[in-house]
Amino acid sequence: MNTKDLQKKQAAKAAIKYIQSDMVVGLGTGSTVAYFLDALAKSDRRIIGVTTSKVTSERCATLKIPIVDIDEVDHIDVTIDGADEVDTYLNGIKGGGAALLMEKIVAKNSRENIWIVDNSKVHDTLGAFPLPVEVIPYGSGQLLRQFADKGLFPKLRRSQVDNQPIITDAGHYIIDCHMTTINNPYALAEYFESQVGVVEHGLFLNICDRVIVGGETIQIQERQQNQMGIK
Ligand SMILES: O=C(CO)[C@H](O)[C@H](O)COP(=O)(O)O
Repeated sequence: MNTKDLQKKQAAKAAIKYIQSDMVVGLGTGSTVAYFLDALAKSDRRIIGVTTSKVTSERCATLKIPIVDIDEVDHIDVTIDGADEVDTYLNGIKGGGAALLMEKIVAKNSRENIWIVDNSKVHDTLGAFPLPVEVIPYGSGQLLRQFADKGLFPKLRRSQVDNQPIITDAGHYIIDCHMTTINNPYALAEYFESQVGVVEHGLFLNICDRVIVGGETIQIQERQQNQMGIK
């Protein structure tokens, strides 16, 4: 196992201590969450899961972790998810696995959000990871032009198998914006939120409460309420 995978697994295992039996637990998407699901299935915690993608639902079925639809619960106690990038303010980029829409819906309905990451995901400023933006297929070519005019270096995400656009679980496209640095994530989030045809963007701001970073020593960072992360 390489260092990144080892750290993902360490972070995933460390997250189990935040889970108690009978909790309603939001279950994110990605390889780190897959390690968390394995650890959860082996643990003595008996939870009810709310998933964020078909792939996570399928893994829960295999591992016999019970899940319900998000609309069947009146609250979610805690959500455990991965991230593509996280900054010192615990703002982050998500959507590398094309699940950002459901991940954000579940996160926004959770009392607490915990991210589990390997050390390579932690940066001072966001932007090293291309920012995913989920869009309606109709008119997506126009959005690509507008994003390019704004200097966001957009690229439609395509399948490596057949070069066709990736379709999300909700039937949308993903445009990845290759900016390298995002100086003001709040202004950028507002821009995307004002564009017709944009369903959701991968900037998760003021959402994460705690990040667990895998490593020889597990690091746990908690969000400071009064820091926004505008550079
Ligand atoms: O946002 C996500 C999926 O949409 C994932 O949480 C993110 O891509 C991290 O994935 P991994 O744990 O495989 O590195």
